[in-house]
Amino acid sequence: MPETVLQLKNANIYQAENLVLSDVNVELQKGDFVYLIGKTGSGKSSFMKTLYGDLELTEGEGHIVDFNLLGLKEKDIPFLRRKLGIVFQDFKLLPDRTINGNLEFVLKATGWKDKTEINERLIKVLDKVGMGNKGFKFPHELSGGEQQRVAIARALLNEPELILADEPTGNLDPQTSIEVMEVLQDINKNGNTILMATHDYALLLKYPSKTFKCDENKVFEVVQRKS
Ligand SMILES: Nc1ncnc2c1ncn2[C@@H]1O[C@H](COP(=O)(O)OP(=O)(O)OP(=O)(O)O)[C@@H](O)[C@H]1O
Repeated sequence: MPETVLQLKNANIYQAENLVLSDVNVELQKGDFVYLIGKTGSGKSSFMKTLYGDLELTEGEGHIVDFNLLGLKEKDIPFLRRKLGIVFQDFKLLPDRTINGNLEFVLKATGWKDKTEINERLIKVLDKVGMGNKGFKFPHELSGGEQQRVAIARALLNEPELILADEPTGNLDPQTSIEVMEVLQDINKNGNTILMATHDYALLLKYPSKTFKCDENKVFEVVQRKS
């Protein structure tokens, strides 16, 4: 039985009073790798922000993991985010502590207490992204691609039901983008569900997958033609 992790039905997405996307109908199943594409300003980030509770959904229906986005309360947002792994274009690592320190910070903030368990989890997620030997480094000592790998490791810490990646390769050169994409592909093959917003069409061609496009205030599925 497919398990739905995200469902938007007739959803309208606003930025202030402006309708950015109207009548959005999107569904993701567990294990999917789905792209969200579209030109600058077409609404990709607004779509993603709605999913992690940064923009309020006020019209239509929206369910993500086991949360109802319609009428989501401020106090429930941290609990929703614990079930999501969020990866941003600019990595958002804390500059004043090491990679291990960054990951430990998230675990402690989400209730982990046992030192041994924390250390085991850090090693496990860093290994998954090929950064097992870099935990002692500070973010500024890593390349952009390495920092993004760490950000992906951080997203994996609490075994998220869905990973939301908003332009994860946006700050990376083409070769590094491919390396980061390989990491995302690997974790998807290991069962993680991923929704990735991107405007990098080269990646779409190299790693074809189900794709939704934002255009003229609408979101629709596009079918990639094999050339
Ligand atoms: N805080 C805001 N207040 C009002 N309007 C906003 C705000 N943020 C974005 N918008 C508008 O909403 C529309 C969609 O923006 P959004 O950032 O979602 O697009 P995007 O597809 O993610 O673009 P990009 O690829 O440049 O990040 C744009 O017209 C933008 O000007």
